[in-house]
Amino acid sequence: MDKYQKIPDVVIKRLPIYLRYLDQLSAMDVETVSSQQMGDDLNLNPAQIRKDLSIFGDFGVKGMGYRVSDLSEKLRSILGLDKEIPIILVGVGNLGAALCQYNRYQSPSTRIVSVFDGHPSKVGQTVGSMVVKPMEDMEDFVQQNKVKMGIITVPSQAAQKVADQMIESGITVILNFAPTLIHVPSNVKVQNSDVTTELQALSYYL
Ligand SMILES: NC(=O)c1ccc[n+]([C@@H]2O[C@H](COP(=O)([O-])OP(=O)(O)OC[C@H]3O[C@@H](n4cnc5c(N)ncnc54)[C@H](O)[C@@H]3O)[C@@H](O)[C@H]2O)c1
Repeated sequence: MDKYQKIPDVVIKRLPIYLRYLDQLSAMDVETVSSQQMGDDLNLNPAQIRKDLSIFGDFGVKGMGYRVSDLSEKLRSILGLDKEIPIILVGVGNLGAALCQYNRYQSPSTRIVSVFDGHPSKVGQTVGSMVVKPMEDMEDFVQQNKVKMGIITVPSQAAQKVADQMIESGITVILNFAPTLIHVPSNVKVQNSDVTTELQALSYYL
């Protein structure tokens, strides 16, 4: 995986989009697809798609395009989705609970396996198929289950503390839904998901 580590984030972010599209094609029994067709359907530049995919090897067949099954298998392997990735979530409020319930329909490779909350009234409740655990149990759970990915769905003012606790436990990749910047060491990757800033950016097009 080392050789992929210098790939720009923007390229990495497009790979799951390609993968979801290929899964849709596969469900329709489509066997091959050209970069032109991919570009039309995904509203992306075909040359950009070819360039993105060529970073990982040459899987296009001249005059035929890409084999859907080969390309999706390759993308799954590049993204590490060919194995199960256990995820923990901290903050089982409105958003946290919704994500847990949605997660049941997600691919088995990225699955929330345990949820934690700091409020006694939440501990012991069931969300999806999981029982909410107290924060004190997080570190042992993360270490015993070799969990590396965590989701933060606590209020902004608690996000940094929760991130620190996650990192201390062994988490190295964080998806942060709290609308605040969290500071992490250089070996930890954070992705922020902020609906408000997305809406603000979209308002430009009105
Ligand atoms: N609700 C939304 O639609 C939405 C959308 C986008 C982003 N967000 C953001 O997601 C976060 C959660 O939103 P929400 O509406 O679910 O909030 P919420 O108040 O319903 O839930 C927050 C949960 O975090 C827990 N918590 C608080 N401090 C904690 C700590 N130190 N350790 C562990 N658990 C702690 C609380 O007990 C609670 O269960 C917020 O930062 C919010 O801004 C929410």
